[in-house]
Amino acid sequence: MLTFIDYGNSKGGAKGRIWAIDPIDGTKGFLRGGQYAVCLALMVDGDVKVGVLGCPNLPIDDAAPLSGGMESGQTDEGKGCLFSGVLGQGAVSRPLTTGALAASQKISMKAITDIAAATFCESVEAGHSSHGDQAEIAKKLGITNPSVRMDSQAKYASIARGAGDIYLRLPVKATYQEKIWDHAAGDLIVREAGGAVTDIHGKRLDFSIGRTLADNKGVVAAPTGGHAQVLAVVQEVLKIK
Ligand SMILES: Nc1ncnc2c1ncn2[C@@H]1O[C@H](COP(=O)(O)O)[C@@H](OP(=O)(O)O)[C@H]1O
Ligand SMILES: [Mg+2]
Repeated sequence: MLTFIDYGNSKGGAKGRIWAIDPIDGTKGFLRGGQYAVCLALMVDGDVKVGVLGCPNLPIDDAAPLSGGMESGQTDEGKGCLFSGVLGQGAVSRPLTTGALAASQKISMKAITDIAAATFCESVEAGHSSHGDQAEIAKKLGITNPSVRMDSQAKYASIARGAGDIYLRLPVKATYQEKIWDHAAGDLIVREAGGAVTDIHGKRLDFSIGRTLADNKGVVAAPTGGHAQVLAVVQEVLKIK
């Protein structure tokens, strides 16, 4: 398996079929027994067509509320969830049960009726996403729910199934370029579940450039109906408009 993974030396780009894999995304979450994700995405000519996220430590139940400590939620049925999205065909979740493979069910983001009641997801690592900027954005939006911190693309999966509402990843270092394997599957699954995903400038994430999202900074993911409002406050706080 490790040898196979080492064959992964594609430079990415805008031509051909490219698989982006992150065998353990959220390495620190994996090590601390928190959230992590096994991520796979198929890109064709730079566009993500299929995305899969295995999240072994998320609750089986799509309706389970987001909270810290979810990773200890082993039930008799099992634990964890497999999420997938196919471009133009929606997104589904499938419980990782202890028994036979369970059926998949359609997932969708919660429509935002009152942004002040929304819940944010953000990285545990302050070095990956600016917690301070995010707190200021939440305050300006009138959000009082504490943000839920979790490692990995489990954040994309959680908002896609309506367990949380908004995922912000705000740049800490101007020079850091996000990696395609950290975002390709989650970006598609959220969009197929009724969300909008852009960077802090309002640009769609561009997976066609190479191994990194060289033309993007940060991530703003929210239900389509609330994305513009969130983005406007992100830009106000980051003083980029
Ligand atoms: N300075 C930085 N800013 C943003 N992301 C970073 C970063 N340094 C590392 N990362 C990426 O953040 C990913 C984890 O994201 P999160 O904080 O959402 O859990 C890491 O994936 P790996 O854990 O696969 O290495 C790594 O690729
Ligand atoms: Mg990763």
